[in-house]
Amino acid sequence: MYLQKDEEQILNGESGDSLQKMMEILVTLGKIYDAEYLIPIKSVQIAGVSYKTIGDAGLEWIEDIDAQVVVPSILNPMGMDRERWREMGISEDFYRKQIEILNVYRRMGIRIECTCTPYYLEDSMPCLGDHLAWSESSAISFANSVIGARTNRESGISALASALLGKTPYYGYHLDENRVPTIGIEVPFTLTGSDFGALGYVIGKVIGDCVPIFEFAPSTKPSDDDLKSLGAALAASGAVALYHVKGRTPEADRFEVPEEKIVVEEGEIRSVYDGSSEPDLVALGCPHLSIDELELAAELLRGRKVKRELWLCVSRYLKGKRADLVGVIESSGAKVISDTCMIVSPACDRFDCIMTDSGKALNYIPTMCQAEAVFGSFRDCIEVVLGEARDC
Ligand SMILES: C[C@@](O)(CCOP(=O)(O)O)CC(=O)O
Ligand code: SF4
Repeated sequence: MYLQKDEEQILNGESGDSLQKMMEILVTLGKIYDAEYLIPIKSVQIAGVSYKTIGDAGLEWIEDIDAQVVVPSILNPMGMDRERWREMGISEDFYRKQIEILNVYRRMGIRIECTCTPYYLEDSMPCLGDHLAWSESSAISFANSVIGARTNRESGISALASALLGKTPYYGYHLDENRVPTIGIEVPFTLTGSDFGALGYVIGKVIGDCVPIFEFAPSTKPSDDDLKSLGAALAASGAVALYHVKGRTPEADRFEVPEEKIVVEEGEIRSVYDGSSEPDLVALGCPHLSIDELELAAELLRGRKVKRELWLCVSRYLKGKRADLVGVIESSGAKVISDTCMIVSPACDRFDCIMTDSGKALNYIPTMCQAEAVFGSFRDCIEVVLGEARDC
């Protein structure tokens, strides 16, 4: 792999042990994946923030790093809301460890907004063709597919190395040839709302890490939120980092639909909604909610009272920006939670059955929260907490 003179010097330890270690990580990755050289990146999103997922070993590893980030860098959700952790049932011990992790990242100059939807933050929205090093799988999928930016599926460690060096090895989804679709997915019936998460959940299991190109029925008109849900589920039940939608996503129309093709049947999508257990928690916002989703929740909850626990996960930034909507939602008894989510917080471990509108959460709840998961549309989820009958 070709390195510039200053990169060689960093690798030789002339800029200190921490940067040397980070350069070793990027060079090792570059060699494994046959990258010719490193390229500059515009921004970084770093996963591996929750004490629940990284533990003491992860904390010790980041604590040893003595360097500052050189490109805008932001964190993935941690294990608790930094203000409402007591109310969430988080222990003092967990709180202290989590704050230690946050402070280590803060000292490196990383923005300690903890969200998997950094693209909703006005100053963190990438552009078509931008090279990034992001590491939360739904954020990666949204950046690659809906925005047309370019990022590999970074680990928390490689993303941190990129944040401290401002570069990433030039391979994988940074290259044109790896962005070409490898399988066609035809969906000849109408999809709306949570159907996109259900589709991602079903198809991800079958296609692994392929690059699918979807052909939807003309009556199907996916919003950005629908595509966010589709990509999140595809990345969770499979390992899809990039997909295209004919006539909809920015790179799709450059490509032909490959000969290898799956035609989805409506029954496959409907069966995702089959669960009938009674949830003791309804959790929305995986990935974190958009303003449109917050608006819908406020409209459905205005003047009503919830009869079960309802959590809505959203970035602290959007929560602050739309305090009016948050006020309406919380007057119903629902909780608008920031910095964390139902998957990376240990607070969800006490529930037996969690209902969600997210294909991604449906995939992770059984293993990450040891709870049963049931799936419903956004509106159904809210109706369930308002005590209305569920049509299972
Ligand atoms: C499940 C996930 O969204 C969150 C947990 O990741 P972490 O704790 O940030 O490493 C990670 C992912 O899908 O990339
Ligand atoms: S809300 Fe979902 S997408 Fe976001 S970090 Fe949690 S599990 Fe990942």
